[in-house]
Amino acid sequence: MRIAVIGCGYLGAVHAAAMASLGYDTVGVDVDEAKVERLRRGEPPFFEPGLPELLRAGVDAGSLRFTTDVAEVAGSDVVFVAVGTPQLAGSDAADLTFVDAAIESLLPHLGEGTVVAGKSTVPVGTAQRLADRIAPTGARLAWNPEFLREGFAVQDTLAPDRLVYGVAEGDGAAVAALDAVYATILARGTERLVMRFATAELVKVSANAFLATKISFINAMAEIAETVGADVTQLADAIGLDARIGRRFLNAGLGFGGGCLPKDIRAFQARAEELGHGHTLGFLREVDEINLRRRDRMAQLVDAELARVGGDRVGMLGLAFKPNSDDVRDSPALDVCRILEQRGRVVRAYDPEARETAGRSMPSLDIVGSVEDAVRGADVLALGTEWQEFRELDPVVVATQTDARVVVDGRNTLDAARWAAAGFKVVGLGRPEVEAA
Ligand SMILES: NC(=O)c1ccc[n+]([C@@H]2O[C@H](COP(=O)([O-])OP(=O)(O)OC[C@H]3O[C@@H](n4cnc5c(N)ncnc54)[C@H](O)[C@@H]3O)[C@@H](O)[C@H]2O)c1
Ligand SMILES: O=c1ccn([C@@H]2O[C@H](COP(=O)(O)OP(=O)(O)O[C@H]3O[C@H](CO)[C@@H](O)[C@H](O)[C@H]3O)[C@@H](O)[C@H]2O)c(=O)[nH]1
Repeated sequence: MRIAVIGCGYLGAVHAAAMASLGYDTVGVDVDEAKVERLRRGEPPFFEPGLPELLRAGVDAGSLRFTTDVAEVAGSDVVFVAVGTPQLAGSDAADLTFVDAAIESLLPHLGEGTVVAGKSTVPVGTAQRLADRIAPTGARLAWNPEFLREGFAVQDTLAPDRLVYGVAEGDGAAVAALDAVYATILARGTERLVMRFATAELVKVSANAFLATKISFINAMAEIAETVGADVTQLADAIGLDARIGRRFLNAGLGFGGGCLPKDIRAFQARAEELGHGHTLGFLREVDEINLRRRDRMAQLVDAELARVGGDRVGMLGLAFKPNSDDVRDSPALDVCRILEQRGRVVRAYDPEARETAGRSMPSLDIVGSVEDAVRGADVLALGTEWQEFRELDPVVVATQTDARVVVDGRNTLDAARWAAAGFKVVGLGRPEVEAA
């Protein structure tokens, strides 16, 4: 089977490498020449655990190629579309320019029997419009939304919770083509659900809306906990033991960021408004606002500690929107740095993988190469991303590297008792402060 993947970013590069690992002759197409050049050498253009090995294996075996020439998709059995759908500038809606351009560029190379499978996250109604656009070529469209998490992208692609196929009514050929692509994964018992285009599009955005709502729910509890002196972490542990609620995605702190949840809930709300359902999804505005307020709250807590100790230098640990990723799109940690800089504070930051991406996004930020360099000279320490490296820090050692005696833990992830025993005051989000022992 021949597979093409259009768009080789965080989603598409992993998908292409995964397809090659399943034994298919795979070509990845991207308009970004520099990205394609790196991928051709078997080098991932971003940090993702497990991807370097998968890419190298495919490239070395000759089953995985990358190109900027879309004509190379000709003859593919299935063409996956994985281009970006970012937030439109000046609006909450999704920018479909890249999806539309990708489909237009494909048209001359599609033929009878080819299945174009959309993976990008799109507003409901997009798939039908694109199906109508490609119909004259004889190709058929399926919508096959992707649920991978960055940091677990390889594992989630090869062993997903479920596969969702949106197809035109009665399009058995599209279902058969996707079943053939995913045969190895389906053989392991993975659930596969076939539905209309509109349902498949809604499954994707509603899943992200639900996850975002769960996080903002617990962060709303954190706001209340801060006022009454309760501990949101204990609260999450207690309600999470109810299997109907579940403990996952109840970690209070700086909230959600990244290239998906923030822009997806905004685009969903914008689409609902177009459909006359603005009120129905009005709560997503609250979800967004609660989420963004956490960034201000963290900056406020850092500021208050700086004022208390009479300093202005912050040692920031973590810049990526989550651990095991170098992605800083809509990163809460990076936003906290921006707010602190706007307030005239001096931030020196370290992240194990996001140095380059954060440097491009915020050139003014002083980004250093180690924890030791970030904490040296700091008056207050702050944690923005819960990397394992930070969780494993020995506070007794950190105490010898810095004059700071307070840490603001934006992810409620440090062992507060240990840090307090080493002489640090620990300030969390939604938890009572723990004074230094
Ligand atoms: N990142 C994730 O974890 C993830 C997970 C599930 C779904 N998604 C969705 O997948 C889509 C892609 O997300 P991403 O994070 O990979 O974005 P990204 O920005 O990392 O990658 C998009 C890629 O598409 C390329 N591109 C743009 N126009 C093109 C064209 N006409 N032809 C070929 N290539 C083109 C860009 O150069 C870029 O490399 C989005 O809709 C996103 O919401 C992302
Ligand atoms: O309890 C939690 C869990 C997560 N987060 C934050 O939420 C954000 C998103 O985390 P996560 O969902 O793990 O990462 P993504 O890689 O953005 O994945 C989401 O977005 C993808 C793109 O649509 C989907 O495919 C995934 O299923 C969906 O989980 C990150 O900033 C996390 O720090 C919290 O604040 N608290």
